[in-house]
Amino acid sequence: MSTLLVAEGLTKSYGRTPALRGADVEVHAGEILAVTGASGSGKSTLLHCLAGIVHPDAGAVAYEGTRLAGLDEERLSELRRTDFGIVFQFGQLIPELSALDNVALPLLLAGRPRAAARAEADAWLERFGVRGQRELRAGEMSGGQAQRVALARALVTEPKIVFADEPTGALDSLATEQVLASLVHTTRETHTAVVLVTHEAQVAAYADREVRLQDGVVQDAFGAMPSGSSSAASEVAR
Ligand SMILES: Nc1ncnc2c1ncn2[C@@H]1O[C@H](COP(=O)(O)OP(=O)(O)OP(=O)(O)O)[C@@H](O)[C@H]1O
Repeated sequence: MSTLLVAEGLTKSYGRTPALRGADVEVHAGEILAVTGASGSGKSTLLHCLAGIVHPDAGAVAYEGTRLAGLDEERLSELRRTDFGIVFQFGQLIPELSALDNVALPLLLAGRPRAAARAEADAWLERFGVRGQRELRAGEMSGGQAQRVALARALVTEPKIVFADEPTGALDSLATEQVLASLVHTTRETHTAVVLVTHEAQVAAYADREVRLQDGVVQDAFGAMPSGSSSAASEVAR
């Protein structure tokens, strides 16, 4: 299993509040990694650092061997458009657009002709079991349907890694199961890695591996650790 993303020694404070205090984590290609921990333990900050949205005060994040800190903003946004997908607790669909147009949008922005973008978006809605809702806007769907549309939108560009921050945090347990089942099924098919921030054991149970944060530091890692990972970590340290 190859290493996709390596973060080492991440520290980040907001004013005097420390959010991360030397967090290390690796993400391997195709795996589902849960990041768990109590409220305020630094989960969202870690996710944002991994996705290059927040710059750590110290430490480094490397994606496929390239340090994010060494990239200019243009290259970083390109990476976020092509290789990364991002989903938040509230999917943040564009309320004026239908489900179909929300999912087609990243493809249109990437220059795909409209008909092709809509056809691909349609297939992704089907994968997530929400093709029947294709003409609906966010306000006309259930929370679980809207999150499945948001996941389809995050995956339509076929990123290598999806960052999901409490993607089921606002859903009841049945909708949570449906959203996670479709996320797991789809990302297994496409071999997409998922970093899943959650404070719920029900959600973490879907992951291949779990890292637990406490006060901004990774406490434990559960699940299989592939061999050869330490060499990748030491590369970032250089
Ligand atoms: N933009 C910000 N400005 C100031 N403080 C912040 C900011 N973002 C996070 N913090 C603080 O940093 C610490 C870690 O926050 P973070 O959101 O990363 O934790 P979390 O584990 O994701 O929490 P939760 O589960 O409640 O979302 C907390 O003390 C939080 O109050």
